[in-house]
Amino acid sequence: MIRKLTQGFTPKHYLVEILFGLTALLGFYLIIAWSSYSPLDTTWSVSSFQPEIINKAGKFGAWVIDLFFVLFGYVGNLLPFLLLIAPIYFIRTKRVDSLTWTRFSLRMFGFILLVCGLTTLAALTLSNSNYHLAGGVLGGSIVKLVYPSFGKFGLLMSAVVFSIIGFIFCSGASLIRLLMRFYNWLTEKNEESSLVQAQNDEEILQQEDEDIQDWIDGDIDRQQDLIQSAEDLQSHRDMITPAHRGINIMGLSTPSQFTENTEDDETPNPENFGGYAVDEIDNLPEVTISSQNANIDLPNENNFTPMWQKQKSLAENMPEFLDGENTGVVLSEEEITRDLLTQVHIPEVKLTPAKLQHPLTENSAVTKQAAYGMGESESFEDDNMADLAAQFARQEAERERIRLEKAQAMGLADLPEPQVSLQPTQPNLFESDEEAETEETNGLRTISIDQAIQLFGDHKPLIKPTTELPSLDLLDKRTSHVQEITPEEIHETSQRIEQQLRNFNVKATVKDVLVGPVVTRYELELQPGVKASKVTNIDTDLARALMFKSIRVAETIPGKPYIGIETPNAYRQIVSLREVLDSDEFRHSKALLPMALGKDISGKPIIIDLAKTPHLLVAGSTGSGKSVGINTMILSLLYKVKPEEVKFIMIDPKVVELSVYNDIPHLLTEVVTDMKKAANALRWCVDEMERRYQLLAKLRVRNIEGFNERIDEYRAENIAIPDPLWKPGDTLDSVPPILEKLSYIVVIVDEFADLMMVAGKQVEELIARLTQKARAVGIHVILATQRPSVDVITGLIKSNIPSRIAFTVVQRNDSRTILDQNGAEALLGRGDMLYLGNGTTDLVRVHGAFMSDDEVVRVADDWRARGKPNYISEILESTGDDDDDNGLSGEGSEDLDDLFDEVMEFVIRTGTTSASSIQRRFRVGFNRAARIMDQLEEQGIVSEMRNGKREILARNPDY
Ligand SMILES: Nc1ncnc2c1ncn2[C@@H]1O[C@H](COP(=O)(O)OP(=O)(O)OP(=O)(O)O)[C@@H](O)[C@H]1O
Repeated sequence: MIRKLTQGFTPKHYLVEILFGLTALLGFYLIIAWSSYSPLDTTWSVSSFQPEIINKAGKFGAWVIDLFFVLFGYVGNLLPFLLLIAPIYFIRTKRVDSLTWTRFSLRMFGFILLVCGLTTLAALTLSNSNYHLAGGVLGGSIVKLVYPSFGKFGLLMSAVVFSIIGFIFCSGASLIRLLMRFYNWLTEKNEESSLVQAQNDEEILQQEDEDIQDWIDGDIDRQQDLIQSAEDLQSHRDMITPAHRGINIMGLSTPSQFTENTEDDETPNPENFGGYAVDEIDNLPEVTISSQNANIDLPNENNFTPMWQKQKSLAENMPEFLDGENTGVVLSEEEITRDLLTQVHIPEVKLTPAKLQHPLTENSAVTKQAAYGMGESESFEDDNMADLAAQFARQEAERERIRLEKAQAMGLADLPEPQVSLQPTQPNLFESDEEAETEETNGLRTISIDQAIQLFGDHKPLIKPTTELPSLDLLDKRTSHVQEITPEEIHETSQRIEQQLRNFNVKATVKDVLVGPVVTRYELELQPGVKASKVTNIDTDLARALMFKSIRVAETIPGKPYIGIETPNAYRQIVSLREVLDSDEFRHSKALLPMALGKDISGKPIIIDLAKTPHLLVAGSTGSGKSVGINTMILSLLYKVKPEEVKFIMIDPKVVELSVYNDIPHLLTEVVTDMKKAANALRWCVDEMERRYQLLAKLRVRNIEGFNERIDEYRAENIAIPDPLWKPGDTLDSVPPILEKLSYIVVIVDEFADLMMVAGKQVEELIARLTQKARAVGIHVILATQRPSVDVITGLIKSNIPSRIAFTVVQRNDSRTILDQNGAEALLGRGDMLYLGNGTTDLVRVHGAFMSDDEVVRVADDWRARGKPNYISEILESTGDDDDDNGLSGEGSEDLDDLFDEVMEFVIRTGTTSASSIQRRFRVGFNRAARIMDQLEEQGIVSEMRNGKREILARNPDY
């Protein structure tokens, strides 16, 4: 017998059993680790700042369980149990004996198949959390690999099939046999339970019959009663429904019912009901109610049981509603009756909207109380309201005082209170009849707009400043908060970024972190062979996984072999214009036309030179901060460059954006709001460009800087150069005017799309000509648009404007239209921009400087106080080049300019034949003047050009 038992126990057998036993032990250990798993422990995928390990199975257990979760997602939960159960099963069923390498491999293969199938199913069907994939790295990778070829349905089917095949292989069970067993088990269970039920019913009925029989046999006198009992019993059994039992359980059966029952002699004693005992209800204690209406007459004191007495248990359960001492409220009997009838008393709580909630204390108890208008919070709120009211009253009084002072200064003493009144009974305050009349007509005090602006606006009388350029005091100081990001937070985010990238199959390590005013940049080193574009392609998934509004991936960081992942800071600093203009970078800038943009992500001021840019395209969706950006650029120039050095032509279809600059001495013409005139202004710029080129050619210099230097040199030698383009007759003077230095001209178009809409092709050509050639003669163009589409920013325009600024845009396409690369769609708005410099493909992320409208007005006022502009009216005049308004009209004169007759008369009368004199006399552009001269030549009025001169051939104006 002993021999037989030990027959099969070979060393191999022992070894396998020991191995299986150890595996089961490991499984048990891992179940402990699994049950005490904490995401706060430092494990394979988590680096926690917490030094102690929470897991009951220690660091190793936590580590292995975490590995399971990362690799297999939810399926990882099963593994510890499998490790325990499978070896035990094998040992117990003695399958160890028949285990060969082939079988073992087959089972392992089946197991792997099963895990692959299950993880794929989990990845497809369960929702992925932010920290790990539902199907783990395994499921995620399978889905990523196979999804493109099979699609969701195919993958789902395959996963199910693989799971089933895997299960059959690894368990060695036949699926059909399993299903059959399951079916049998189900049906057997049902049959068993119905059999048992039937048996029970039968026994109960038998017992009842026996009882009744006993009663019949035992006492003949009580026979009638027993029969009655049996009937009652039957009806009572029918009556005892779950609903009835429910009432009894709750102890809410009405006492009155029992009162009636006890009075009724014929009712059998409940104890006689055998197995159907009914809950006994205790006698109800008297409830004393302090009531204002204690002496209320009850309908019938004898047979009427008051409702509050009937509801004993309810009354006991809710003493606070009955006890006047507790609640401080004395309820009348009627009120109590009403309350009890409704059974549930809902205290009335009035919700008062929480005013003045401090955002930082939003969750604090005080605020919560304030939200309900209760307790301390009321006084808290009241105090705040009182403070605010007092503050408001003080401000109003101060405003009123200033207003009256201004009114007195303007001779409008005794200004009535209020200005706009519903009662038309104002005293006559106006001295002149005219003013009085105005007042009578509408009952309101009428003053001019200028007076109104002066009275209510923030305008002070313009006093000429003593400084050469505006003072920085005109700009508000804004205190910038220091970023409160702890090293732990940075460390934690770095870990999360690395982990999430690993989930997307990108291995990278954070090497450097840069905390800026608005974003933080994590600089990562990619594993060799990994393309940066791989990270760019998953930026939105990464942002979602990392729970950031958006992230931007900088594929290159100049001077570093890393990529950058820029994440928004929890608190966003505002970059004030004053601090940027106050920086050394701006103060000591050598740029000819320095323009501050803001700060880069490391907080360094970014200053660009428009003279080198040389033109700029600014685009971004509405509300992204373009107008503030344009104002920043203009104010930078106004802080650095005098009107002699730079002149502006501002085109503002939105009317309100740039009109604040009207009348500053830098303007060549008032801010253009009419788009037809804007096209004329562009045409004037082209003519001016041509004129300047002629000048440069005459002085044999290549650009405006050379020209101005030459003038300076001549000045230093006390030499004056006469205008080489001047012809006798151009001016009333007999000698040519002295050449002056040329000022730079900056053309700013705030909404370029509107201009394109009015005169698309022409404007496009004019812009193209300017941007191609105007740089050398000091004319620079800044185009802004909120419509970054290809019909506005055309290829022709783009190819000539290499410097671009993109504010946030809605979609990637827009970003590509502006910058020729992605990125602007991931910006955060409110002045967050990407700057693409001339001749580079590297984008610089800049957080735009901010200034309020008031600050802009103050700087513009400062310049208005310094001098008046010298507007050139011909800038806005039509040259007749427009297709729809080309100035050609009249029968037989299709080819002649509108001004032909006048020019002919002028030429014959004065003997002047130079185009520039016609330009000046008739305030037309150079092109138009030259064309009229050509027409005069064609008509035989002047000769062709000989040695730069024309002769007058006809002296008769009627010719
Ligand atoms: N640099 C900045 N810093 C902070 N906030 C800013 C900044 N720039 C703009 N903003 C905020 O964004 C708002 C919108 O800016 P802005 O009016 O310049 O946008 P826009 O692109 O010109 O819009 P639209 O095209 O509709 O005129 C501003 O009122 C301001 O509150």
